[in-house]
Amino acid sequence: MTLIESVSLRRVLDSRGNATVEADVLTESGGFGRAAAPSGASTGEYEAIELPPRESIASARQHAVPRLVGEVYAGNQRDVDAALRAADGTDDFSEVGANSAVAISMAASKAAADVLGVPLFQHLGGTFRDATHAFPTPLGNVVGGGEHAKEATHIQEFLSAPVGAPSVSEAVFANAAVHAAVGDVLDERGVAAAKGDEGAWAPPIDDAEAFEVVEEATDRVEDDLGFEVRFGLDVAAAELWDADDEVYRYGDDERTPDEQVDYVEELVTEYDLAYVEDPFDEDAYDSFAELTDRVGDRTLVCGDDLFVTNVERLERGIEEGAANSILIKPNQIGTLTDAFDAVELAHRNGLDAVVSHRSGETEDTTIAHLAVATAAPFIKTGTVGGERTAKLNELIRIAEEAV
Ligand SMILES: O=C(O)[C@@H](CO)OP(=O)(O)O
Ligand SMILES: [Mg+2]
Repeated sequence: MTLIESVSLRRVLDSRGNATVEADVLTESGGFGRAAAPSGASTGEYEAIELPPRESIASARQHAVPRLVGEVYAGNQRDVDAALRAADGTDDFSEVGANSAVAISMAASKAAADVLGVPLFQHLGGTFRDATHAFPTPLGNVVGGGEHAKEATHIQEFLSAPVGAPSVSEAVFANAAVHAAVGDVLDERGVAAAKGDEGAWAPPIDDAEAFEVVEEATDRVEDDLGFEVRFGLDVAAAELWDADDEVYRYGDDERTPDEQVDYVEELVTEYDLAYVEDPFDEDAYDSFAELTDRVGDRTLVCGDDLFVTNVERLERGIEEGAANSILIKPNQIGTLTDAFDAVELAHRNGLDAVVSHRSGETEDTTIAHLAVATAAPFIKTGTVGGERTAKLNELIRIAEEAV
C-alpha cells in the first residue's frame, strides 16, 4: 500500500447552493480519490459537528493534514480515520469539523481503491464480500415536507419502496415512475406542487391526503410494472416534538407519545408500510421499543436521529430493543471507520443497516458503494435530481460490475 502524498481541501457547492468541503487525496504511487461532505437540514441533536467550511478547512489543514501526509497508508482506512480522530481530539469532531473529516476519510478510501485497481465497493467490502446477496433496494423520496419544504406535509418523507423489483435498475426506474405518478395524481386533484430539497413533491396537502396520493401512485406503478411496490416514511419526529408540552405537533393537531405509538402502528397496518424511520423524538427509546415490539416483525423501524450512526447510542438501543434497524450516514459520525463499526454492531445484533444520503448533497457517489459493500437492504438516496441520480446511476453501474 502507498503513503498519502497530499491532501487538498476546497469549498464547493452542494445541492442547496451552500458551501461544503471537498477533499482530494493523492498517494505516493499516484492513486487519487476525491469526495465531498453532504449536509443535513433535519440534523439530529447528537450528530458530529459540521463547522462552517472555511473554518473546517483551515482547522483540517493545520491539525489533520500533517498527521496524514507521508505518515499514513491510504489503504489502511482505520489508520487514516484514527489520524483524523487524533487530530481533532474531541468526541464530536468539533475541532476539525465532521465535514472535512468525512470528506478526507472518503477520499482516502477512493485513493486506496484506485491504487488497488478495484472498485470502491470491493475495497470497502473486501474480496470475500458476499457477492450473491441481493442489491440494496433504493428508497425513493416522492412526497416530502417537514424541514425540507415549507407549507407541505408534516411527515418529512414518503418513500417509495419497490421491494419486488427483480434488479436494482428496475427498482431505480420504478421509483422514478412513482415520482411521476405522484405528479399525475396531484395534477388530477388540482394540487400544484413545488419540490423540496431532495426533489420530492412538496404539495400543500395534509398528511392524510398525502397517504392517499402515494398509495394511489404506488398502486398504479405496481400494476404497470407487475412487481410489488410498497412505501415507507421518514417521520423525522424530533422536529415535531414539543418538549415543553410533551406532545408531537402536527400543525394544530397534537399527539401524546402513547397516541403517537398507536398512530404509527395504525399507519403500518393500514398502508402495509415497508419502512418507518424516526417515528419518535431522538430521546424516546421507550416509544421506539414499544413500536418495535408491536410491528417489528413486519416492517423496519429505523433509527436515524435516534442513533446518529453512533455505536454508543446504538448499544443503548440494542439493550432496550428500541429499533430493528439503523440509518447509516457517514457525516453524522465523521469517518468511514465509525460508520463501519456501527454497521458491524448492528449486524452482530440482528439489526439491519440502511445507508442514506443527506438533504444537502453533491455528485459524490460514495454511499452507493458503501451500501453495496455492507449488504444494506435499503439505500435512501432520493429519486430525481442530479445529486440523487448520481448515486442511483452509480448503483446501476455497480450492479453490472458486481455480477
Ligand atoms: O432525515 C433524514 O433522513 C435526512 C435525509 O433524508 O434529512 P437531513 O439530511 O436533512 O437530516
Ligand atoms: Mg431521517
